[in-house]
Amino acid sequence: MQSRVRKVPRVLSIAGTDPTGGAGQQADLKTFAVLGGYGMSVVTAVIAQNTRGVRLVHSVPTEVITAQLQAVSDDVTVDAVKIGMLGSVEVIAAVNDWLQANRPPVVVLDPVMIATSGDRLLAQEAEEALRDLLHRADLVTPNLPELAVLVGELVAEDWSTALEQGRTLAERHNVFVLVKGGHLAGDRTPDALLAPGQPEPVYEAAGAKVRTNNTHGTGCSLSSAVAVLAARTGDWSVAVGVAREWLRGALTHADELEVGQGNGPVHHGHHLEAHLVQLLTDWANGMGQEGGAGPEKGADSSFTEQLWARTGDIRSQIDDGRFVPALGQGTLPRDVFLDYLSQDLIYLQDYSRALAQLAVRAPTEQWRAFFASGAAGCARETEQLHRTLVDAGVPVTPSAVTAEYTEFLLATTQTRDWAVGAAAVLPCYWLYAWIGNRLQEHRERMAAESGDGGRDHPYGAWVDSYSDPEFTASARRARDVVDVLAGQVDPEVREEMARAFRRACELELRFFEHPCERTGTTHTGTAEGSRGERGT
Ligand SMILES: Nc1ncnc2c1ncn2[C@@H]1O[C@H](COP(=O)(O)OP(=O)(O)OP(=O)(O)O)[C@@H](O)[C@H]1O
Ligand SMILES: Cc1ncc(COP(=O)(O)O)c(N)n1
Repeated sequence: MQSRVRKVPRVLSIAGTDPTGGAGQQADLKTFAVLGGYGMSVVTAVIAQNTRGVRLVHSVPTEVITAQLQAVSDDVTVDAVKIGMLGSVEVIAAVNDWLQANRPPVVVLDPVMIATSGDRLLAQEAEEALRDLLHRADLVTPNLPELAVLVGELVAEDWSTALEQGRTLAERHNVFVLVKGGHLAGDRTPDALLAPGQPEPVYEAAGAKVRTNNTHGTGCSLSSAVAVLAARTGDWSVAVGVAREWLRGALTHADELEVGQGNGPVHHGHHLEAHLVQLLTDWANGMGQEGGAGPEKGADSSFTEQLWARTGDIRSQIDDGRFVPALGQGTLPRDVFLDYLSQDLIYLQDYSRALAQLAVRAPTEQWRAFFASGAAGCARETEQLHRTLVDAGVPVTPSAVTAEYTEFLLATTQTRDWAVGAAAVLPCYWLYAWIGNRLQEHRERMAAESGDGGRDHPYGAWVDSYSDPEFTASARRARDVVDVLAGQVDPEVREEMARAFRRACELELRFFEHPCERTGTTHTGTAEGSRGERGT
């Protein structure tokens, strides 16, 4: 295998069809999708079949097959190809020609000859031509009858004979061979991956047979799984091991599908069930809807809820700190508040840049628009703040905390995985919405008690800004982005997202406390003009 790995490999299936969706193209495309690939397909034969058997085979003319292949490779870089049913000498020749000119880095050949139902899917006279195609493949995945045809021997009745035939095939054609023991009598299903030039299997496993009649398309699904996983990992043993595990789950859950009355299909998406349940639960709890539950509501099982739960200690310190409670009470000295605003001006300039970075690198148009509008909101806010601070004669030089926070945000949004950047900017939305809404509630309570309507609060404009429903909705959207991404990225990236979120929360705490710690800051002026937008 040439060493090109790709997170979402573009994988092509060249195969026949199954309108009941269990085998052929349909099984291949499902497998690519559920194992993280981008699936494409070139149809070699349209087959009227179901779980009970094959009724009719309509071979696609070779010029149409060649035109399909060309249409794909003229436009798309193919990272891996899985070849299934070819059917005839002419089709094999057409695919051979295409491979000669356009060979992708990963080529898996499932030498489909006879369906489980016993129907022929390869003309007998095409067997020789299929043997001649083997040298174009990296890996061939025959079942025992197919292996026997390819080496020209009787069908193996025991595992050691099967392995011997596999070795012969690997040496003769200089190709990896996945020997599959699914057709052996007994209660085990041994599989072995043989590499040319190596007498011992590079991977071998023999799990207990799953008790089910629903095994239609296992060969198609396994070879497709290995193709997509090999393109993703660059490692055949890993690809085969993971594909086998996944197929075991698909067989274990096959009976749940209740498709057809014969040998039914396997459950390709069985491993996504937990994620789907999560999505449905979140939605039912109002967490998947815009303008839905606020930060404190909803199930605690979504990713951002987990982040929130794990950073409760930081929010307690904000609550117990010198800045936010005094801001809410209106007792915060003005010079401290102005000092905070001067740092916020510097911070917002760079926060706007960080959001713009996310917009530039956004994977979807919607997210691009969201972060671009956030960046614009912050830029407007900095202009206004600037005027306020200049009028009040407040010096604007970054403190160590401000510099640390902005450097962290800029570096993260520029150089780390996009998802990590999105997690890093989230606390600035979410904590401010949380603080804004709580201070607003507090202010309303105080106003009701004193009967003055709360109009005299010196920092009322600040509280209004961050309790604004529009800003709360933006915070909600920023969370949704992070939750969607958390479901898509690798565990290591998810961990990095969690670390980035926590670090930003810690910096928010220090950012609030820092103006209270600075001594000798005796600015004068009013607290007016303190509205903040923070990316609305
Ligand atoms: N009942 C089962 N339990 C566990 N694994 C199975 C079972 N049946 C098949 N497999 C596995 O499925 C994969 C395909 O096996 P098999 O040898 O049946 O290939 P195949 O004949 O090409 O498949 P198909 O039935 O699609 O033609 C192998 O990894 C095999 O171990
Ligand atoms: C188009 C096509 N390709 C392959 C198979 C083999 O699958 P199975 O042996 O499980 O029927 C099939 N039935 N149809």
